[in-house]
Amino acid sequence: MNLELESLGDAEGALAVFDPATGSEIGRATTYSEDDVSSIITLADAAGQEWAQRTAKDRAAILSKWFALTKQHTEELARLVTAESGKPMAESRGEVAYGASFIEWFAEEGKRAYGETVPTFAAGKRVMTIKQPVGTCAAITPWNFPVAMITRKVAPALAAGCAIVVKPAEATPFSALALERLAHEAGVPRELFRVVPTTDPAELGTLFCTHPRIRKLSFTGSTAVGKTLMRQTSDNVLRLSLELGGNAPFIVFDDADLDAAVEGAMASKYRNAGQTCVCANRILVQDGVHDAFVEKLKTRVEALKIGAGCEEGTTLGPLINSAGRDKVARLVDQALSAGAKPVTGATTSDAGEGFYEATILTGVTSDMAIASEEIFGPVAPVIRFSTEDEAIRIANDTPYGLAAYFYARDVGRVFRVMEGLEYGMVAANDGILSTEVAPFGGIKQSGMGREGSSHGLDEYLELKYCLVGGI
Ligand SMILES: NC(=O)C1=CN([C@@H]2O[C@H](COP(=O)(O)OP(=O)(O)OC[C@H]3O[C@@H](n4cnc5c(N)ncnc54)[C@H](OP(=O)(O)O)[C@@H]3O)[C@@H](O)[C@H]2O)C=CC1
Ligand SMILES: O=C(O)CCCC(=O)O
Repeated sequence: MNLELESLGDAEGALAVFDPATGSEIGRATTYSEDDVSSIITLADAAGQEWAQRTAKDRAAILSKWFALTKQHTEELARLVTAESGKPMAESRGEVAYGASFIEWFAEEGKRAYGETVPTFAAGKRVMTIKQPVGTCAAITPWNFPVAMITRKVAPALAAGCAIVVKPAEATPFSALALERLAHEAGVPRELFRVVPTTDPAELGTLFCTHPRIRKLSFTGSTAVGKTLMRQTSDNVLRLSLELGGNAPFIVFDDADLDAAVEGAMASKYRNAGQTCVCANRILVQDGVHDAFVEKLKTRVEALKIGAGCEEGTTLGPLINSAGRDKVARLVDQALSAGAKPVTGATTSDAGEGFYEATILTGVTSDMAIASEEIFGPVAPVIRFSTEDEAIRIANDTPYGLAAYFYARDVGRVFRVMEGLEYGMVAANDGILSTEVAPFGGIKQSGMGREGSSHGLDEYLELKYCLVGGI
């Protein structure tokens, strides 16, 4: 199976794709017009009717083949991810494994879409529930996880018995096209799962929300676009999953294991150069350990090796593009003008156009833009606090509610803080919480719905109440 970029691309294609490390064009992808995609949705819907009739076991067998092929082609997929998203090869390989894990999980979970029998409310009547596929789905995915954000939506849709059409991010269509090719090779019917790159995301977004055959939309990306889609889906009352922006607090209490907290902060903050919605966005450190934590973090941050993702040993890649880098530079410069202090970094990097140095700022306060906007870059803004109540108040003082992290050893505190944080996901004494077995998702303006776990399958199923009377 050829997954080389040249075989996925199209020299005449309208969508130019760039290497974030150099800014140079790496290929072009074919794009699809509104009319093309409208026909693709109609064909997908027809294929979905047939797919839904198959047994869950048949569907699982095909998904398992897709999983095996994805694992088998890890290296080619990882090269594509690095080429178009810029992330270091080690992280790209990790992403392929993470992405594949959703295919494996949902291949198995699809077989367990159980209904219930309910003790009846009246003699002569029986009450049951069954779960059925929601119908034809559309998905819109971001560039920061060009493999995993596709499989996290497509695998449960297919496992549940649905067809799905995906619009990948403009920056990263090739990873998506490679996954589509592998799925078709595994036996997923061609019309059932299609990837449709475009240079006009608003046009396809509107089509997905209004096409009469689409029953569900799943979106991962910015809160602003999520809100637009939410408005647009209201006319057809679509089922909606939204995984939007975050403003994750990472709290280090006086009783924390400091080395473990530094380890967690590195993983949570600098993964994918800080470009994930669950990256620590604010580091809150209690008075008693503030200076020691910052010193230890500085040592680790200064050991990061900045460079192109394809270079051996790189641990910090470029930002997705110069707009991403400029946003980070603006937030840091504003914070410095408002009184924050640079501990390390705080400047663009001479590694190339899209690079920003790994940065730590101290003296950050909640009123600074860097503490309220999603940074999406390798910058750790440190906010100092005194009491547990103050930490929880600062942490919750945001319209977002995706992920939160804290380090503490007092067991009472662990429970108090875990329960007090208004977030969809909270990790105590760990800096990474992403896994296919747990429900990933947010509350407040971070979105709705869950991905991964059995809850992720339910997003693609309707629960039907069945009453049988006259018994
Ligand atoms: N929750 C998350 O995982 C993510 C959060 N973000 C946040 O959003 C910020 C901006 O990143 P950005 O890539 O611009 O995020 P967007 O929300 O713009 O992009 C996510 C996806 O939505 C598509 N899209 C853009 N506009 C529309 C529209 N009007 N209707 C339908 N789909 C649309 C994009 O297409 P196209 O690529 O063609 O523009 C892409 O496929 C980041 O700095 C970060 O703060 C970004 C990415 C992921
Ligand atoms: O929304 C994102 O930023 C991608 C998900 C990251 C993850 O699954 O850990």
